[in-house]
Amino acid sequence: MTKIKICGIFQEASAELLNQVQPDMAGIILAPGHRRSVGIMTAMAIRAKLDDHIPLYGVFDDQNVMDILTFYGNGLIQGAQLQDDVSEDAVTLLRDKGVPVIQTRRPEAALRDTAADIVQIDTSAGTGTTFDWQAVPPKPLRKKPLMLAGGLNVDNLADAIAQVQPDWVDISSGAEVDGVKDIALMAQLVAIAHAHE
Ligand SMILES: O=C(O)c1ccccc1N[C@@H]1O[C@H](COP(=O)(O)O)[C@@H](O)[C@H]1O
Repeated sequence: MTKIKICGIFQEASAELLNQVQPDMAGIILAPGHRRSVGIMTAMAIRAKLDDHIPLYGVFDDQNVMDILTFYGNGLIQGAQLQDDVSEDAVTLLRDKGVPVIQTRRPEAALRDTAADIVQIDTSAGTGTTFDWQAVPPKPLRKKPLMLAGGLNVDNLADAIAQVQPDWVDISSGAEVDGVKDIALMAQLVAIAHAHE
């Protein structure tokens, strides 16, 4: 089974849809200024609606470690997704405080050492764009679980999993119709991911 994260949840109603389709992880954009960014009140409402066993990860643009620790400590998020340029010190500090971390990397930097728990390979940042999956290092070379992201959708997800053999896939745009999370697409995406060995 390939695990699946559905990211960019920005409406309370979408949390109820996630409970119906049961992804392995959900994500909210706590970095400001993006189309799917959420404020604290919406984030709290999403966490309250989402099934307890589905971890909610916050996506951050910079290393506001104190904010991340506060959000983690009060149960708003169960992990942090950090961008490529975040310092290794920040990642290490968060890990030392017990915060699970996903570190986003471009494909060419996939093998760089990191204290993160999961390395996410993405060039899209929520824009729905794919990259050349052949640039992802083959499984035997990887030191950390790999999360594939960027332009994944119901038409290419099975091929992507077969080619890259990721531990996780992460999808935002491909789970939306007219910019809003869609139950039928999310159900298909979860079924495709979970069907793979
Ligand atoms: O989703 C966003 O709006 C976003 C904003 C800023 C940083 C990351 C963001 N999303 C991440 O990008 C991947 C891939 O997105 P897509 O499927 O290509 O739309 C998404 O899963 C998030 O982890």
